[in-house]
Amino acid sequence: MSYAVKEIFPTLQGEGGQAGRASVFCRFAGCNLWSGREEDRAAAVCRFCDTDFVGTDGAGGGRFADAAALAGAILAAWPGGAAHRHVVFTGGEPLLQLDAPLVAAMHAIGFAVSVETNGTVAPPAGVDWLCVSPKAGAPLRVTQGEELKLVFPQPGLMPEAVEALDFRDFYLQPMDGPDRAANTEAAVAYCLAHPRWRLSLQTHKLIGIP
Ligand SMILES: C[S@@+](CC[C@H](N)C(=O)[O-])C[C@H]1O[C@@H](n2cnc3c(N)ncnc32)[C@H](O)[C@@H]1O
Ligand SMILES: Nc1nc2[nH]cc(C(=O)O)c2c(=O)[nH]1
Ligand code: SF4
Ligand SMILES: [Mg+2]
Repeated sequence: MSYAVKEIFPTLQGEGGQAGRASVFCRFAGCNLWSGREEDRAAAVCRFCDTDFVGTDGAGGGRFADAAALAGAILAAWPGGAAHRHVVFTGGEPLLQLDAPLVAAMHAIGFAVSVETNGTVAPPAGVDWLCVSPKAGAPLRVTQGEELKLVFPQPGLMPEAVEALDFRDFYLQPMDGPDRAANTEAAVAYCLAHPRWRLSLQTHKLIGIP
């Protein structure tokens, strides 16, 4: 199948348990929980999104005819050599497009494959690191993976509701926006009182990298 990609860029993973890891980010266009248009935000299921995932006009973005074409573009963006290759598929919602042939194409050229998903769509086989970030009001269909990363606080989705799911680690990520400082303080307090949960900061924003 073909793929619609907003942008492809090298950076360090900023969030969660793999923070600091050199990565190529492949940001797919489109999401099932928000159109991405500001005029639709207030009525969307997911209303706090910090990302522009509309269209294919970003750096390195475009339409890719097949898995080999997209894998080649991701390889071209990898700044290092043959070792430690790592791609993060995100979006928008990457599981609307990521399929087993693309995962296999990445493995064939030596990339470990990580995914950032809202958990509403089942992943293809072969993903090496699955980060699920559930959203209040959206059906959670993916209940296992490497990490669960809950944006906090989310009215209608308390950590208690997801902490028994089958993940290796559980993270609270303060909701960015006008209340980021207060949300960070609340997340710190929650982690101290509930040590199953760890704090995930969006470190790329703190240091000004993509
Ligand atoms: C832009 S989303 C794309 C992947 C997928 N659609 C998802 O929601 O997981 C990437 C990550 O950013 C998180 N995120 C989005 N908006 C945020 C915000 N305002 N503050 C903190 N994290 C946010 C998401 O929860 C997710 O973990
Ligand atoms: N550096 C960096 N780390 C990230 N981790 C998850 C991101 C995302 O938007 O999915 C992201 C991002 O946009 N940049
Ligand atoms: S599900 Fe992810 S990409 Fe979609 S609107 Fe929410 S945070 Fe943004
Ligand atoms: Mg981001």
